[in-house]
Amino acid sequence: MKTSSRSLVELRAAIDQVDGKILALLSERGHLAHAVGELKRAEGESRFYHPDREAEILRRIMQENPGPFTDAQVASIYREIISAGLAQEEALQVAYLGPAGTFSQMAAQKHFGRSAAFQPTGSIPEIFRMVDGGQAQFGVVPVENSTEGSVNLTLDLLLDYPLQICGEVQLRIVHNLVANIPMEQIRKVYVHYQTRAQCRQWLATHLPQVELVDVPSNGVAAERAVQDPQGAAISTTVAAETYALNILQAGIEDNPENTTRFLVIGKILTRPTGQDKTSLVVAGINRPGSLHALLSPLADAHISLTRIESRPARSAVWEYVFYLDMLGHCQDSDLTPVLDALAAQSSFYRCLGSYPKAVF
Ligand SMILES: O=C(O)C(=O)C[C@]1(C(=O)O)C=C[C@@H](O)C=C1
Repeated sequence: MKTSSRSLVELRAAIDQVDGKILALLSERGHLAHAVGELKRAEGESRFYHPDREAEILRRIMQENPGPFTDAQVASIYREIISAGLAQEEALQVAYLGPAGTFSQMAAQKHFGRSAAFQPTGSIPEIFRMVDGGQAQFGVVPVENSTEGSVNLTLDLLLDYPLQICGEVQLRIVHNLVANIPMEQIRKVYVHYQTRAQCRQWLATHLPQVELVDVPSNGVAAERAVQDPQGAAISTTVAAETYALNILQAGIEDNPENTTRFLVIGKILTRPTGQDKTSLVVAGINRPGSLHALLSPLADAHISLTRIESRPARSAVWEYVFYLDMLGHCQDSDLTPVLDALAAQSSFYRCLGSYPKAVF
């Protein structure tokens, strides 16, 4: 559309008109989502939240996006529209690793939108306990980082609790040095161990003499920096804002592609969307070639294994369980027989869930 010949007054009048139309359409969409809710209620369905349907909507929006906004921008706008509509029907309780300002909170908001009811917790085990006990319907837990690898605690807890993985979130992790004092006055840096590992080189180069103090989360790091007149923290921009700290240096992670993958845990099953993942835990019979035997049904059926991770089995010394992530849904006709074959080869087999791949 040609805009350059129009005056500022004309352009603003046109924007006001478009806003009126957007508002009317938003209202229409809200009423339709409410009608879906009424229908579900009439049919006795207690659940309004359908992550599979949401993933399909977001993918279609991104595919049909005419610009000028990026796909991620339109997806995040739609994420909020869906979230606001859903909140009219059902207040989703979502537990994450708090306090406010952590990456877990950012991941939870990216997945559920800001209209869900978020509950900060003190630890990852507490998130599992809350979801298992019904105090939260869903939990968001970190599972792997592209620089540092697995979050072993999460892997172990996935085995300990009878919960389902019902979604995944990928979050670009940007770390910032934050403080209310200049760099030269910093004597202590409060930092979460995962963050510390992701900023190792930067810290060694720029703050080699400073004491690094371990804290349980990036949010607590910011909290502690506020209380210490010689302290700084490595934290998120949200935490810097929340605790009124200045960003002394942004983006201090050693790997500029640093990304963390989070899982959404709950008690629901999702239906196939055509772009899904399935997560399993398996153990082979303890003899030579058992891992090869376990994986060969996947290779034979050309199923893409996106991740394999081993952990001590904890039931016996020097025995291991394998965490496998693969493309596809357990109800997909090409994956079902493969999973059956894999289960038959295993001394232990559990499907942790099939869920839509992260959308944006
Ligand atoms: O389609 C549904 O089942 C709805 O409830 C509507 C809607 C939406 O706003 O599009 C809302 C919440 C669900 O999680 C998925 C979709």
